[in-house]
Amino acid sequence: MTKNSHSAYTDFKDKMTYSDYLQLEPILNSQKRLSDHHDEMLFIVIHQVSELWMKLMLHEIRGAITSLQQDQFQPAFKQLARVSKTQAQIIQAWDVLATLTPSEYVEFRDSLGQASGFQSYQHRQLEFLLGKKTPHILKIYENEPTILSGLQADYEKPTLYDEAIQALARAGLFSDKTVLERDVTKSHQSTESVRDAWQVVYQQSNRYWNLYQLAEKLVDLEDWHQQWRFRHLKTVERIIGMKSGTGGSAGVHYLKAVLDDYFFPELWELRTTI
Ligand code: HEM
Ligand SMILES: N[C@@H](CC(=O)c1ccccc1NC=O)C(=O)O
Repeated sequence: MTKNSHSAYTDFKDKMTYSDYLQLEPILNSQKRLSDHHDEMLFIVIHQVSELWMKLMLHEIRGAITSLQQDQFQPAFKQLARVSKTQAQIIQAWDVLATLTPSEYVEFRDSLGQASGFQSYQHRQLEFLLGKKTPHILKIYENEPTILSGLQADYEKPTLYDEAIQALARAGLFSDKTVLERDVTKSHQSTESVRDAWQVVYQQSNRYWNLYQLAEKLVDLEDWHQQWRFRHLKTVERIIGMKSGTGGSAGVHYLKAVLDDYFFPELWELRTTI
Protein backbone atom coordinates (compact mmCIF):
# COMPACT_ATOMS: atom_id res chain seq x y z
CA MET A 1 0.00 0.00 0.00
CA THR A 2 1.51 3.37 -1.00
CA LYS A 3 1.50 6.30 1.38
CA ASN A 4 -0.90 8.38 -0.73
CA SER A 5 -3.50 5.76 -1.55
CA HIS A 6 -6.85 6.70 -0.03
CA SER A 7 -8.27 3.38 1.06
CA ALA A 8 -10.41 2.97 4.15
CA TYR A 9 -7.37 1.26 5.65
CA THR A 10 -5.07 4.29 5.23
CA ASP A 11 -7.76 6.68 6.46
CA PHE A 12 -8.22 4.61 9.56
CA LYS A 13 -4.52 4.21 10.11
CA ASP A 14 -3.87 7.96 9.77
CA LYS A 15 -6.43 8.66 12.47
CA MET A 16 -5.63 5.72 14.66
CA THR A 17 -4.78 6.69 18.22
CA TYR A 18 -2.74 5.08 20.95
CA SER A 19 -5.84 3.70 22.66
CA ASP A 20 -7.34 2.46 19.37
CA TYR A 21 -4.25 0.44 18.64
CA LEU A 22 -3.98 -1.00 22.15
CA GLN A 23 -7.75 -1.52 22.56
CA LEU A 24 -7.55 0.29 25.86
CA GLU A 25 -11.31 0.89 26.11
CA PRO A 26 -12.19 -2.78 26.63
CA ILE A 27 -9.07 -3.44 28.69
CA LEU A 28 -9.44 -0.50 31.06
CA ASN A 29 -13.17 -1.00 31.45
CA SER A 30 -12.74 -4.59 32.57
CA GLN A 31 -11.89 -4.07 36.24
CA LYS A 32 -15.34 -4.64 37.71
CA ARG A 33 -15.28 -4.98 41.48
CA LEU A 34 -18.05 -7.19 42.91
CA SER A 35 -17.66 -5.69 46.37
CA ASP A 36 -17.15 -2.06 47.25
CA HIS A 37 -13.94 -2.99 49.01
CA HIS A 38 -10.98 -0.82 47.99
CA ASP A 39 -8.50 -3.73 47.80
CA GLU A 40 -10.50 -5.80 45.32
CA MET A 41 -9.00 -3.60 42.57
CA LEU A 42 -5.52 -4.94 43.42
CA PHE A 43 -6.83 -8.51 43.31
CA ILE A 44 -8.39 -8.05 39.86
CA VAL A 45 -5.44 -6.19 38.34
CA ILE A 46 -2.88 -8.76 39.53
CA HIS A 47 -4.86 -11.56 37.92
CA GLN A 48 -5.43 -9.70 34.68
CA VAL A 49 -1.77 -8.75 34.38
CA SER A 50 -0.76 -12.36 35.07
CA GLU A 51 -3.15 -13.58 32.35
CA LEU A 52 -1.72 -11.09 29.84
CA TRP A 53 1.82 -12.27 30.55
CA MET A 54 0.59 -15.87 30.21
CA LYS A 55 -0.77 -14.94 26.79
CA LEU A 56 2.69 -13.78 25.73
CA MET A 57 4.34 -16.91 27.17
CA LEU A 58 1.95 -19.15 25.25
CA HIS A 59 2.72 -17.25 22.06
CA GLU A 60 6.47 -17.61 22.59
CA ILE A 61 6.31 -21.29 23.56
CA ARG A 62 4.25 -22.06 20.46
CA GLY A 63 6.88 -20.19 18.45
CA ALA A 64 9.68 -22.16 20.11
CA ILE A 65 7.93 -25.45 19.34
CA THR A 66 7.70 -24.50 15.65
CA SER A 67 11.35 -23.37 15.60
CA LEU A 68 12.53 -26.62 17.20
CA GLN A 69 10.55 -28.72 14.73
CA GLN A 70 12.70 -27.11 12.01
CA ASP A 71 15.97 -27.39 13.97
CA GLN A 72 16.06 -23.59 14.13
CA PHE A 73 17.82 -23.40 17.46
CA GLN A 74 18.68 -19.70 17.57
CA PRO A 75 15.09 -18.43 17.18
CA ALA A 76 13.97 -21.09 19.70
CA PHE A 77 16.55 -19.82 22.23
CA LYS A 78 15.40 -16.26 21.77
CA GLN A 79 11.76 -17.25 22.29
CA LEU A 80 12.54 -19.38 25.36
CA ALA A 81 14.70 -16.64 26.85
CA ARG A 82 11.75 -14.28 26.48
CA VAL A 83 9.52 -16.78 28.28
CA SER A 84 11.94 -16.95 31.21
CA LYS A 85 12.24 -13.16 31.42
CA THR A 86 8.44 -13.00 31.49
CA GLN A 87 8.34 -15.60 34.26
CA ALA A 88 10.83 -13.50 36.23
CA GLN A 89 8.54 -10.52 35.71
CA ILE A 90 5.33 -12.31 36.71
CA ILE A 91 6.91 -13.50 39.96
CA GLN A 92 7.28 -9.89 41.07
CA ALA A 93 3.48 -9.67 41.15
CA TRP A 94 3.49 -11.75 44.36
CA ASP A 95 5.28 -8.92 46.20
CA VAL A 96 2.47 -6.55 45.24
CA LEU A 97 -0.24 -9.06 46.19
CA ALA A 98 1.44 -9.74 49.54
CA THR A 99 0.46 -6.19 50.57
CA LEU A 100 -3.09 -7.60 50.84
CA THR A 101 -3.66 -8.64 54.47
CA PRO A 102 -5.90 -11.52 55.67
CA SER A 103 -8.42 -9.10 57.16
CA GLU A 104 -8.66 -7.12 53.92
CA TYR A 105 -9.07 -10.26 51.79
CA VAL A 106 -11.84 -11.84 53.94
CA GLU A 107 -13.87 -8.70 53.41
CA PHE A 108 -14.39 -9.46 49.71
CA ARG A 109 -13.48 -13.19 49.46
CA ASP A 110 -17.13 -14.27 49.64
CA SER A 111 -17.98 -12.27 46.54
CA LEU A 112 -15.60 -14.53 44.54
CA GLY A 113 -18.01 -17.46 45.00
CA GLN A 114 -16.44 -20.70 43.77
CA ALA A 115 -14.19 -18.97 41.25
CA SER A 116 -10.53 -19.94 41.60
CA GLY A 117 -7.18 -19.74 39.84
CA PHE A 118 -7.69 -23.47 39.44
CA GLN A 119 -9.89 -22.53 36.47
CA SER A 120 -7.24 -20.42 34.70
CA TYR A 121 -7.32 -22.01 31.26
CA GLN A 122 -4.22 -20.23 30.06
CA HIS A 123 -2.36 -21.75 33.01
CA ARG A 124 -3.60 -25.17 31.87
CA GLN A 125 -2.58 -24.44 28.26
CA LEU A 126 0.91 -23.65 29.54
CA GLU A 127 0.98 -26.91 31.47
CA PHE A 128 -0.19 -28.85 28.42
CA LEU A 129 2.42 -27.28 26.11
CA LEU A 130 5.14 -27.89 28.69
CA GLY A 131 4.09 -31.49 29.29
CA LYS A 132 1.67 -31.86 32.19
CA LYS A 133 -1.29 -33.61 30.54
CA THR A 134 -4.09 -33.93 33.07
CA PRO A 135 -7.31 -35.16 31.40
CA HIS A 136 -9.45 -34.36 34.46
CA ILE A 137 -8.68 -30.67 33.90
CA LEU A 138 -10.63 -30.73 30.62
CA LYS A 139 -13.83 -31.58 32.56
CA ILE A 140 -13.70 -28.20 34.30
CA TYR A 141 -14.60 -26.55 30.99
CA GLU A 142 -17.45 -28.89 29.94
CA ASN A 143 -19.87 -25.99 29.76
CA GLU A 144 -17.48 -23.59 28.00
CA PRO A 145 -17.10 -25.05 24.47
CA THR A 146 -14.78 -22.37 23.06
CA ILE A 147 -12.31 -22.70 25.92
CA LEU A 148 -12.60 -26.48 25.83
CA SER A 149 -11.80 -26.80 22.13
CA GLY A 150 -8.73 -24.56 22.46
CA LEU A 151 -7.50 -26.58 25.42
CA GLN A 152 -8.27 -29.90 23.74
CA ALA A 153 -6.11 -28.90 20.77
CA ASP A 154 -3.11 -28.23 23.03
CA TYR A 155 -3.82 -31.39 24.99
CA GLU A 156 -3.42 -33.46 21.83
CA LYS A 157 -0.23 -31.82 20.57
CA PRO A 158 3.35 -32.95 21.22
CA THR A 159 4.89 -30.87 24.00
CA LEU A 160 7.94 -28.61 23.97
CA TYR A 161 9.89 -31.44 25.58
CA ASP A 162 8.68 -33.95 22.96
CA GLU A 163 10.13 -31.63 20.32
CA ALA A 164 13.41 -31.35 22.22
CA ILE A 165 13.65 -35.16 22.34
CA GLN A 166 12.90 -35.37 18.60
CA ALA A 167 15.81 -32.95 18.10
CA LEU A 168 18.03 -35.29 20.16
CA ALA A 169 16.99 -38.10 17.79
CA ARG A 170 17.77 -36.05 14.67
CA ALA A 171 21.22 -35.37 16.10
CA GLY A 172 21.77 -39.14 16.29
CA LEU A 173 21.76 -39.23 20.08
CA PHE A 174 18.47 -40.96 20.69
CA SER A 175 16.45 -43.74 19.07
CA ASP A 176 14.13 -45.21 21.72
CA LYS A 177 10.84 -45.65 19.84
CA THR A 178 8.79 -46.09 23.02
CA VAL A 179 9.55 -42.42 23.70
CA LEU A 180 9.70 -41.06 20.12
CA GLU A 181 6.33 -42.57 19.24
CA ARG A 182 4.71 -42.17 22.64
CA ASP A 183 1.07 -41.21 23.24
CA VAL A 184 1.45 -37.43 23.52
CA THR A 185 -1.89 -37.08 25.33
CA LYS A 186 -0.17 -38.53 28.42
CA SER A 187 2.42 -36.80 30.59
CA HIS A 188 6.00 -37.77 29.79
CA GLN A 189 7.45 -40.24 32.28
CA SER A 190 11.10 -40.12 33.28
CA THR A 191 13.05 -42.61 31.13
CA GLU A 192 16.63 -43.79 31.48
CA SER A 193 17.33 -43.67 27.72
CA VAL A 194 16.33 -39.98 27.65
CA ARG A 195 18.53 -39.20 30.64
CA ASP A 196 21.47 -41.01 29.03
CA ALA A 197 21.07 -38.96 25.85
CA TRP A 198 20.99 -35.63 27.72
CA GLN A 199 23.95 -36.77 29.76
CA VAL A 200 25.97 -37.20 26.57
CA VAL A 201 24.95 -33.68 25.54
CA TYR A 202 26.29 -32.28 28.83
CA GLN A 203 29.46 -34.37 28.75
CA GLN A 204 30.23 -33.46 25.13
CA SER A 205 28.86 -29.95 25.14
CA ASN A 206 31.42 -28.73 22.58
CA ARG A 207 30.06 -31.20 20.10
CA TYR A 208 26.37 -30.68 20.87
CA TRP A 209 26.35 -26.99 21.73
CA ASN A 210 22.82 -26.28 20.46
CA LEU A 211 21.27 -29.15 22.40
CA TYR A 212 23.32 -28.21 25.46
CA GLN A 213 21.98 -24.68 25.31
CA LEU A 214 18.48 -25.95 24.69
CA ALA A 215 18.67 -28.15 27.79
CA GLU A 216 19.73 -25.19 29.93
CA LYS A 217 16.91 -23.03 28.52
CA LEU A 218 14.43 -25.75 29.49
CA VAL A 219 15.91 -25.96 32.98
CA ASP A 220 15.60 -22.15 33.29
CA LEU A 221 11.96 -22.37 32.33
CA GLU A 222 11.19 -25.16 34.77
CA ASP A 223 13.15 -23.44 37.55
CA TRP A 224 11.15 -20.21 37.13
CA HIS A 225 7.89 -22.12 36.92
CA GLN A 226 8.63 -23.87 40.22
CA GLN A 227 9.55 -20.55 41.80
CA TRP A 228 6.26 -19.05 40.63
CA ARG A 229 4.35 -21.93 42.22
CA PHE A 230 6.32 -21.69 45.44
CA ARG A 231 5.67 -17.95 45.72
CA HIS A 232 1.95 -18.58 45.01
CA LEU A 233 1.91 -21.14 47.83
CA LYS A 234 3.65 -18.84 50.30
CA THR A 235 1.52 -15.82 49.38
CA VAL A 236 -1.63 -17.92 49.72
CA GLU A 237 -0.44 -19.15 53.14
CA ARG A 238 0.23 -15.57 54.19
CA ILE A 239 -3.24 -14.41 53.12
CA ILE A 240 -5.60 -17.34 53.88
CA GLY A 241 -3.50 -19.57 56.14
CA MET A 242 -4.86 -23.12 56.17
CA LYS A 243 -8.41 -22.27 55.04
CA SER A 244 -9.72 -24.44 52.20
CA GLY A 245 -9.82 -22.93 48.72
CA THR A 246 -12.78 -21.37 46.93
CA GLY A 247 -12.16 -23.96 44.19
CA GLY A 248 -12.99 -26.70 46.69
CA SER A 249 -9.44 -27.90 47.37
CA ALA A 250 -7.63 -28.16 50.69
CA GLY A 251 -5.93 -24.82 49.89
CA VAL A 252 -2.25 -24.67 50.92
CA HIS A 253 -2.21 -28.44 51.54
CA TYR A 254 -3.31 -29.00 47.92
CA LEU A 255 -0.82 -26.47 46.53
CA LYS A 256 1.99 -28.19 48.48
CA ALA A 257 1.00 -31.61 47.18
CA VAL A 258 1.20 -30.57 43.52
CA LEU A 259 4.49 -28.68 43.94
CA ASP A 260 6.80 -31.57 43.21
CA ASP A 261 5.91 -32.29 39.59
CA TYR A 262 8.57 -31.98 36.90
CA PHE A 263 8.08 -31.24 33.21
CA PHE A 264 11.61 -32.23 32.22
CA PRO A 265 12.60 -34.82 34.87
CA GLU A 266 15.71 -36.23 33.17
CA LEU A 267 17.31 -32.78 32.93
CA TRP A 268 17.11 -32.59 36.74
CA GLU A 269 18.09 -36.21 37.37
CA LEU A 270 21.26 -35.95 35.33
CA ARG A 271 22.55 -33.40 37.83
CA THR A 272 22.86 -36.30 40.25
CA THR A 273 24.05 -38.99 37.87
CA ILE A 274 26.62 -37.00 35.88
C1 HEM B 1 -5.15 -13.74 47.43
C2 HEM B 1 -4.64 -14.32 46.38
C3 HEM B 1 -4.75 -15.79 46.08
C4 HEM B 1 -5.22 -16.80 46.87
C5 HEM B 1 -5.75 -16.75 48.28
C6 HEM B 1 -5.13 -18.01 46.06
C7 HEM B 1 -5.51 -19.25 46.50
C8 HEM B 1 -5.50 -20.39 45.75
C9 HEM B 1 -5.94 -21.69 46.20
C10 HEM B 1 -6.43 -21.99 47.59
C11 HEM B 1 -5.81 -22.56 45.16
C12 HEM B 1 -6.19 -24.04 45.15
C13 HEM B 1 -7.48 -24.25 44.39
C14 HEM B 1 -8.68 -23.82 45.18
O1 HEM B 1 -9.22 -24.62 45.96
O2 HEM B 1 -9.12 -22.66 45.01
C15 HEM B 1 -5.27 -21.81 44.04
C16 HEM B 1 -4.98 -22.32 42.81
C17 HEM B 1 -4.46 -21.61 41.77
N1 HEM B 1 -4.20 -20.27 41.74
FE1 HEM B 1 -4.38 -18.99 43.28
N2 HEM B 1 -4.60 -17.71 44.83
C18 HEM B 1 -4.36 -16.37 44.81
C19 HEM B 1 -3.84 -15.65 43.74
C20 HEM B 1 -3.53 -16.16 42.51
C21 HEM B 1 -3.00 -15.41 41.41
C22 HEM B 1 -2.65 -13.92 41.42
C23 HEM B 1 -2.86 -16.26 40.38
C24 HEM B 1 -2.34 -15.87 39.02
C25 HEM B 1 -3.02 -16.06 37.93
C26 HEM B 1 -3.31 -17.56 40.81
C27 HEM B 1 -3.33 -18.71 40.06
C28 HEM B 1 -3.69 -19.95 40.51
C29 HEM B 1 -3.59 -21.15 39.71
C30 HEM B 1 -3.06 -21.26 38.28
C31 HEM B 1 -4.05 -22.21 40.51
C32 HEM B 1 -4.12 -23.69 40.12
C33 HEM B 1 -2.85 -24.36 40.64
C34 HEM B 1 -2.78 -25.85 40.36
O3 HEM B 1 -3.83 -26.53 40.26
O4 HEM B 1 -1.64 -26.36 40.25
N3 HEM B 1 -3.69 -17.46 42.12
N4 HEM B 1 -5.09 -20.49 44.44
N1 LIG C 1 -8.78 -19.71 45.52
C1 LIG C 1 -8.81 -18.44 46.22
C2 LIG C 1 -9.65 -17.45 45.43
C3 LIG C 1 -8.81 -16.91 44.37
O1 LIG C 1 -7.67 -16.73 44.60
C4 LIG C 1 -9.35 -16.51 43.11
C5 LIG C 1 -10.72 -16.27 42.95
C6 LIG C 1 -11.20 -15.79 41.74
C7 LIG C 1 -10.35 -15.55 40.70
C8 LIG C 1 -8.98 -15.81 40.87
C9 LIG C 1 -8.50 -16.30 42.08
N2 LIG C 1 -7.17 -16.53 42.18
C10 LIG C 1 -6.40 -17.57 42.33
O2 LIG C 1 -6.58 -18.70 42.78
C11 LIG C 1 -9.29 -18.58 47.63
O3 LIG C 1 -9.48 -19.70 48.07
O4 LIG C 1 -9.40 -17.56 48.30
